[in-house]
Formats: sequence, C-alpha cells, structure tokens
Amino acid sequence: MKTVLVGVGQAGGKIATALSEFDAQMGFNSVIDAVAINTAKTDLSSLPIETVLIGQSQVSGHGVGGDNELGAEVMQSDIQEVMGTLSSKIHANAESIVVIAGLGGGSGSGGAPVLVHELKKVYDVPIYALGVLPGKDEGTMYAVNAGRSLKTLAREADSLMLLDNDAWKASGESVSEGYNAINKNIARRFGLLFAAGEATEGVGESVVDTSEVINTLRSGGISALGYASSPAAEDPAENINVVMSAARNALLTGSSVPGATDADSALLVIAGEPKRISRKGVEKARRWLEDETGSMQVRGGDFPVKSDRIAALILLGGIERSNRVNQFIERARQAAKEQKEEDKKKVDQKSLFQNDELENLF
Ligand SMILES: Nc1nc2c(ncn2[C@@H]2O[C@H](COP(=O)(O)OP(=O)(O)OP(=O)(O)O)[C@@H](O)[C@H]2O)c(=O)[nH]1
Repeated sequence: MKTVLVGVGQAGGKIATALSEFDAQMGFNSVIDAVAINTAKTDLSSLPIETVLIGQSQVSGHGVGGDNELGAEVMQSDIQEVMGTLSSKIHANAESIVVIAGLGGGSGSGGAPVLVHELKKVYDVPIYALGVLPGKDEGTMYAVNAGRSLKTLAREADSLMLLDNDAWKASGESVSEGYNAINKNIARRFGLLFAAGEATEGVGESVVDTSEVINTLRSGGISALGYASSPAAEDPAENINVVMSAARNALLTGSSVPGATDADSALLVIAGEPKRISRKGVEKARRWLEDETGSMQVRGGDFPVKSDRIAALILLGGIERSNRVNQFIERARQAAKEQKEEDKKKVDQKSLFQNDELENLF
C-alpha cells in the first residue's frame, strides 16, 4: 500500500520517521514520503524528514503543554499551510494517507483529528489514523486527552489503527525509557503491513494484495495489528504448527491492543519463504482466527520474504466492541470526571479569598 505518512506532535513525528527509515532499510518502497507537524520547534529540529511548525502566533514554538483543545485550534488556524505542504507529497500513486499521533498529549491528540477531517474533504484515498494510547502509568490528563481524541478520530478516519503504549514495551522499562524500542516495534509491524501487497519476491495466487488490507479496514472504527514469528523448517510439512503458533501468538500476545479479539473483519498475512509455508497450517490458522474473532470476514494471503522464520501479521478491523477498548473508554470517562472535580476544587479554593466575611486588612 503506497502511503504518505504524516506525524503530528512529538510521538507522531518520531514514529513517522521510524516507519520511513524501516521502509527504506527493507527496500519496500511503500512509504512515498513522510512529514512531521508540531507546535514545538525543538521536537521538529531533530527529525530528518520535512517538517511544518504550526501555532507560532499562539505558542511561539513552545508546544501546547498537553492542552489538546489548543492543539486542535492551532491545527485549524494553520490548516492552509499544512495542506499546502502535504499537497506536494501526495501524488497520484498514493493509495492511503496515515496520520500518526500520540493521543495523550496536546499537539498530536488535538491536531490529528482536525487534519484527518480536512484530508478527507480533499483526497479520495482512505485516510487512516495511527493513534498511540498512553500507558497505564501516565496521568489523568493523558487518559482524558486520549479518550476525546480516540472518539473523534474513530469517527473521522477511515480506520483508527490503535496501539497501546504498554503493548510492545520490554518488561521492566518505563514507557519513557522504552520509546525508542516501542517506535522500532511499531515501525517493523506497521511497516510490514504497509508493504504487504508490495511484495517483490515472487507473485502467486496466494500472495496478499493491497486491496485485502484496505477491505479489512473498510468496516471503519478502530483496528489493531498483531505480530509474531517462529523459526521454520525447510519442509513445509513440518511447519503446520509453526504457522499456527505464529498466528496464535500474533493475536493473543503480540497485538497492538492486548486483549482485543472480537472484530468485524480480519486479515491473516503469513510472511516467509513460499516454499516453507504450510498451506494446511494457513487454512487451520484462518479457521482458528474466524472462531477467535467471531468474524466471518477473515481474509488471508502470503507475504513472500527471504527468511528462515515464518511470521504472522493479523489485522483486525472494527474492534470497538472488544473488552480492552471498552475498558480504556471507561478509564478515560473516569479520568474526565476526576479532572472536572479537581477543576471545581480549584475554583472553590479561589472563591475562599473572595469571601466577604473575611475582610481585607486595608
Ligand atoms: N510510542 C511512543 N509514544 C510516545 C512517544 N513520545 C511520546 N509518546 C506518548 O505520546 C503522548 C504524548 O504525546 P506527545 O507526542 O509527546 O505530545 P504532543 O502531541 O507533542 O503535544 P504537546 O507536547 O502537548 O505539545 C504520551 O501518552 C506519551 O506516552 C514516542 O516516541 N513513542
């Protein structure tokens, strides 16, 4: 899927960079170009991709400090400049545009939904969002921001590909220590998804096509991506369980939204050397995926790559009724309530000083 990446905010810019570097390193050529947009000048200066600084008149290049309403406002006021830069990158060969953002902050969380809305008005290709949910150890503000942004992005984008920041970090690392590792994991997994259908190592009837990715995401709403790999034998007859266990691990332990298995649609991509891939294993894994997701729309295909491993990539479309997403929405709702109570307390404390019963000294 030939894609233009647009990172908004700090996390968005870093992830867009990691994805375009992975794509170049692998020689996939599925990333056409990548652009980073932010309100913070210093976050942009270290990025090797084209950048656009927005909100200069409002925040003078210093970021919006987690205020996602302000993030949305500055994106809206500078939208002409942003769309102008993007129009020089989005050529006729683009098959999708992916807007990437951390949902817990201000610039990305607020700016990404506004940008997706504008892009949808202008372009016919699907506009996807790749949104990063804050980790559990991040504060109330992050959860509130992410809840509002998630809701709006799921409405505006053709699909919101969701990633929980706790999903792909190595154990023992705090979220901030692990950003680089997480970004590399995101780049590898989503990079493979974008490249599925761009496969160069041979074409056969079982090879996955870009249209399968687009059709799986067509149900809209929220989507998730799972990935896992296992060492494979040379003889495909020995790889029935290898394919099966890669698929199981991709869904049950390697998902970008852990615990989300109920879905409207699914795509199972098996990556590996064609001569090692067991057809029986693929059929078995597809049937298993139908049972696990409760979806009758399970697509599949191979992604031929030179490797002594077999990997499974599972894309789930329409996961919003799954428990994990509902749990997050509940947490965001609770956090919004706590934030309102906290704000009310501050107002009450301020009004103590305006109390007439307590006279000023002079
Ligand atoms: N995966 C990942 N998440 C990140 C990274 N940097 C920040 N985050 C997460 O993204 C959220 C914060 O978003 P940022 O992108 O830092 O904020 P911003 O959009 O630049 O907004 P402001 O800083 O408020 O202007 C938090 O939930 C962080 O955990 C990163 O490099 N990788």
